[in-house]
Amino acid sequence: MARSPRDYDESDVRIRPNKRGSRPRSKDRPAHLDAVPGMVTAVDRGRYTVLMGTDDDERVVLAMRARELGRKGIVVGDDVALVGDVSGSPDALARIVRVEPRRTLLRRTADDTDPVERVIVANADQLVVVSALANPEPRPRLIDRCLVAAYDAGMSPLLALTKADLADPGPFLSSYAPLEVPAVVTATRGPAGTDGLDGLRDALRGRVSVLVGHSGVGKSTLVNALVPDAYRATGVVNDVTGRGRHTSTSAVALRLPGGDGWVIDTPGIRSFGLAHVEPERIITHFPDLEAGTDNCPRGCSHDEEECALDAWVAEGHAGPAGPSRLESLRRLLRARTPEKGD
Ligand SMILES: Nc1nc2c(ncn2[C@@H]2O[C@H](COP(=O)(O)OP(=O)(O)OP(=O)(O)O)[C@@H](O)[C@H]2O)c(=O)[nH]1
Ligand SMILES: [Zn+2]
Repeated sequence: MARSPRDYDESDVRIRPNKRGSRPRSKDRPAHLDAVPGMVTAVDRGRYTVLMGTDDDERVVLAMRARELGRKGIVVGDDVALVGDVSGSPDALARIVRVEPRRTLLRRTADDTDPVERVIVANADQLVVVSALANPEPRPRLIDRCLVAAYDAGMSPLLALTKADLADPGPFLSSYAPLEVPAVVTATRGPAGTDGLDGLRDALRGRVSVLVGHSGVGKSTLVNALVPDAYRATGVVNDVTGRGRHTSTSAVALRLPGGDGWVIDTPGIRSFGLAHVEPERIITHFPDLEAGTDNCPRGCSHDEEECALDAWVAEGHAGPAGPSRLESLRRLLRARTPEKGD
């Protein structure tokens, strides 16, 4: 029978030896001191899937949050400390008593004025912006927003351009070249030897990478190619076609074969709200445009007549994507100052 959270209290805490060999907890010793470490790989309705242990000892443990955590959010990628039944047996439920300090935090908001932040993932170091070259067409505004989110989160961006069998990646690549964002091109339906997956694997090696993209760009296809038994391993349901699908509305962390890095799959997005990014900082997240602000008047909002960016972009300094990038920048600035309207 499944146990309810109520079944657990301080007296139920059983301590497993960890690598350093933990001592049994005495009555006055707080639970968090004897807790063992793990990483959150999935979140579903208040239940957290946590990977614990190393090598032979590795196991997946289901956990709930401990009351003492209060309202603190726990997201995929979080390093946590657990107490309770960390055996990983089917009916076991451990408790997360601590969330370790995060190295990075990828956030978005529903729209640009929404004060409610959705934390997508913690501790990832690379944001892979997945965009199809065709069907659906690339959405530069969304891509630009994802890039801003990556820079703001302190993550390095990577463009993954899919469906190269349907459209020549050349024009897109050259228009984005001034940004100096690394890009990989894939074609999982192309002729043999042209799928580009090795390039993607190289770019993912040894890193924790979050994949984001609009629905239909081929993200699941990539994840399934990179981690063939991913969804089986995480207990996520495969449909009859064998195509991995997770029905949850949150992210899932999957280890790359060989243990050399992680990919974190996220549900398809339609927008990427940036209400959490300070308007003054937005320009610093457009590295291809920032140099053009040297001649701006003091305190320029970069969305006013005197702004030097228009002339600079018109002179071609930001390359072929310059006008579109400037438009992205201005849209973002306007969205963050709603009184100006858009
Ligand atoms: N021609 C072509 N089709 C592809 C390629 N990659 C994926 N597709 C197809 O594009 C469609 C969408 O692919 P998915 O992998 O489900 O896309 P997704 O981004 O995960 O979409 P959501 O699950 O809605 O977020 C499917 O029909 C795939 O077979 C590709 O490289 N070339
Ligand atoms: Zn300006």
